[in-house]
Amino acid sequence: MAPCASNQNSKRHVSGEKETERSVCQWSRKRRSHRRPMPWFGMDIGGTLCKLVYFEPKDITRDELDSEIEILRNIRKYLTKHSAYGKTGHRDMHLQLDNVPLRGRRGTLHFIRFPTCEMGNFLALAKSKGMATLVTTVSATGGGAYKFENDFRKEVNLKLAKFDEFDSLISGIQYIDTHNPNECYYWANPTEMEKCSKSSYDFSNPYPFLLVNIGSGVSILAVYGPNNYKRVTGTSIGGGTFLGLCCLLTGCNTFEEAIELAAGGDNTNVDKLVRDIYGGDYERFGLPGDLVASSFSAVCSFGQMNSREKRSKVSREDLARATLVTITNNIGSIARMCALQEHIDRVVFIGNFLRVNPISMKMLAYAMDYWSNGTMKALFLEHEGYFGAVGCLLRFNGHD
Ligand SMILES: Nc1ncnc2c1ncn2[C@@H]1O[C@H](COP(=O)(O)OP(=O)(O)O)[C@@H](O)[C@H]1O
Ligand SMILES: CC(C)(COP(=O)(O)O)[C@@H](O)C(=O)NCCC(=O)O
Repeated sequence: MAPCASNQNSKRHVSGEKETERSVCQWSRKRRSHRRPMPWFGMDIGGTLCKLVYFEPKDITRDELDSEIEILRNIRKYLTKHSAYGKTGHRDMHLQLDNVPLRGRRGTLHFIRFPTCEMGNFLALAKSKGMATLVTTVSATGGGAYKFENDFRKEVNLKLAKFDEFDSLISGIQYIDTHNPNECYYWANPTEMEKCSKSSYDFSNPYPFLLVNIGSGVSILAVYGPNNYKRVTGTSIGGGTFLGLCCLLTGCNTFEEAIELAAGGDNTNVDKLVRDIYGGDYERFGLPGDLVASSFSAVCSFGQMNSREKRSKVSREDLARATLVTITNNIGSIARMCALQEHIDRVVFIGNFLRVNPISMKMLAYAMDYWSNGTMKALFLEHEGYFGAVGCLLRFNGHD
């Protein structure tokens, strides 16, 4: 965790720019499509993954189609016909949003991701598709919008219009939730694993909410209104930590593999539980016996004759599960304390750490519910890692 939230962090942020003070709806109304040439992209270049959102216009007139230059048509075809790009790019087809309005146009939003470390290959591919011959600007957010700005200009002749990642996250959430009725959900009956199931949540009155973005690291924002939020705190122990530790401990190579291993493992072979220390519950302070008392410590009780034997029985699956449980519990605990401090009872968890990861979502749902005696609710959003990219796509007015 950051040693101390800086003044900048703890000050409530109200954007000074006139344009960013307006709501997303006003944004879409005021912008005229002709002011910004196609193609329309929004990019969130994060510490681990680059998220690319592409708007495919579906209301193209005959005249427009006839005058559309070939490169533009080919880019559109290439992006929309494939679901894999090179070795590491993926289009999340299940997230595609059809018939959505954007800056006076109607079309489909496509959601594409690739590892940020592949940026060199991405730029080479973009160049090979003719992007360098289009004089255009791409909206970008995330740390990589700054880090890679020169590479974009040099390699593909693209200017980046840079937007703040948290401003973008919040407007992206607002827009997607408005246009996708099934965006927000929660896990019903989180304290009973057999009954725990995904249920739709009406998030049309969202404020205030706590936003926990679990990316490479974790940022926690208290959001009071469309343009009124503050960054409460953050922690460096996030999705990147899970993946890094899991790879080191189990020899796995991908996030998907790490999650699959964790699904087949048992963290109680690795962690020390309250009952391992108390012989049962620690009733006075409400700590149940099956609560993890100390992560990873069942295998390293120095002095205990059997610790070596215990270690030899631990599987890769157990290690992956214990890593997932440790990181998730830590994030849940910090999120809960922030929610208490801010007097907010709805906690929205987003970020690609939650991708294909129901174990962590259910744990977070359980933790919020159990430790708040049912007064706090954990919420989740289907487009978990893509809000920054959507938000910056919405914010670009075509003049930067
Ligand atoms: N295909 C993937 N490759 C790498 N990490 C992934 C993948 N899918 C999910 N993740 C998880 O998502 C995290 C990155 O989340 P993301 O929200 O994209 O953050 P960032 O903006 O920092 O890249 C990784 O640290 C990892 O835990
Ligand atoms: C620096 C970041 C905002 C970058 O975002 P990310 O690429 O991790 O999504 C994030 O990693 C973060 O908030 N880290 C925690 C820093 C801290 O408060 O300790």
